[in-house]
Amino acid sequence: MTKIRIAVQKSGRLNEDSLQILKDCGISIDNGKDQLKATARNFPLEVFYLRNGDIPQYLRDGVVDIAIIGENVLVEKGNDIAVAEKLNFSKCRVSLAVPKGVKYNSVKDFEGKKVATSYPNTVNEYLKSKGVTAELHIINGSVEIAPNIGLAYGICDIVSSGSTLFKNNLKEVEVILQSEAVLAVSPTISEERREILKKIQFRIQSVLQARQNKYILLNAPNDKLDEIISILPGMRSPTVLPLAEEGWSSVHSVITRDTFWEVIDELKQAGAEGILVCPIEKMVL
Ligand SMILES: Nc1ncnc2c1ncn2[C@@H]1O[C@H](COP(=O)(O)OP(=O)(O)OP(=O)(O)O)[C@@H](O)[C@H]1O
Ligand SMILES: O=P(O)(O)OC[C@H]1O[C@H](OP(=O)(O)OP(=O)(O)O)[C@H](O)[C@@H]1O
Ligand SMILES: [Mg+2]
Repeated sequence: MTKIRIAVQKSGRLNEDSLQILKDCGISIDNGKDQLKATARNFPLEVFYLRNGDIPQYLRDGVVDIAIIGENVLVEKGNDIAVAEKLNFSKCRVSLAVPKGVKYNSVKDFEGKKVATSYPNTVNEYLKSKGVTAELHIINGSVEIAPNIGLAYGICDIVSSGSTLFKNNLKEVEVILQSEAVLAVSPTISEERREILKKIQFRIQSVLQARQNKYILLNAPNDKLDEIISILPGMRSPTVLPLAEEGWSSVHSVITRDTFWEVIDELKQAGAEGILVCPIEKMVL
């Protein structure tokens, strides 16, 4: 039977969430330690554990059909590779930063200066688009230390919470791009494997929808129902069922994870009681 081949980061920031999303899609993978390749037990899929930075080339060469990879790595090394889904984890940005003490006016300040980075193509493209020429000092890690040891004027690296910049006495001055984990597709994927990809995409979409929403149940006096329903949009509209007690109803709906505390406050104000909020496992729209 034909299997789709997926690349997942071997170890690092993407590994755990990548395997979790496959698991939430109902795909079981036997995960032996130090195993570089694994086969799913219940889905036509093989997993290859690779370095994030090597994945664009494997996709291009058709060694793997799909991959879970940081979008920033595709910008750097895989502009020719298509993204099938954004996965809503490992969110970060790629930014330029300079020492806190530097008086910074604009990106023109980088003209003729040295920039330390692991993302040379990204920096070059960005500076070129701004008409700035800088010298790049390419290093693979601990980029934030470069200005402090006199290696560079500024840096370009990944920023998330900003704490690495802070600890190294740097300030973020330009955001070049926003990134998150994505499902990327090889330009050479076969039609047969594209059909398997469609199934994975359908499952991923159901999992991501479910993660962003909560199921809410509450009791409401019937004379408050209109107001309560207006607070709860639901997938189509809320479900309303009579309670055994006369004059009361049970209302069921779906609310987004980001807003549910505000929605609960409004519901309580409007007279809702016995509010339950439950996770949703899968959500098919
Ligand atoms: N601090 C962070 N917060 C959120 N996401 C991040 C952060 N740092 C990196 N990422 C994202 O996770 C991806 C993997 O980062 P990680 O540091 O684990 O590996 P790497 O060194 O880029 O790759 P490799 O697997 O080739 O060693 C990055 O490409 C980026 O998309
Ligand atoms: O803004 P923050 O939340 O501090 O995150 C940013 C830091 O995270 C990443 O490093 P990582 O920890 O992945 O180390 P690495 O250089 O070994 O990949 C990145 O290269 C930054 O240094
Ligand atoms: Mg890193």
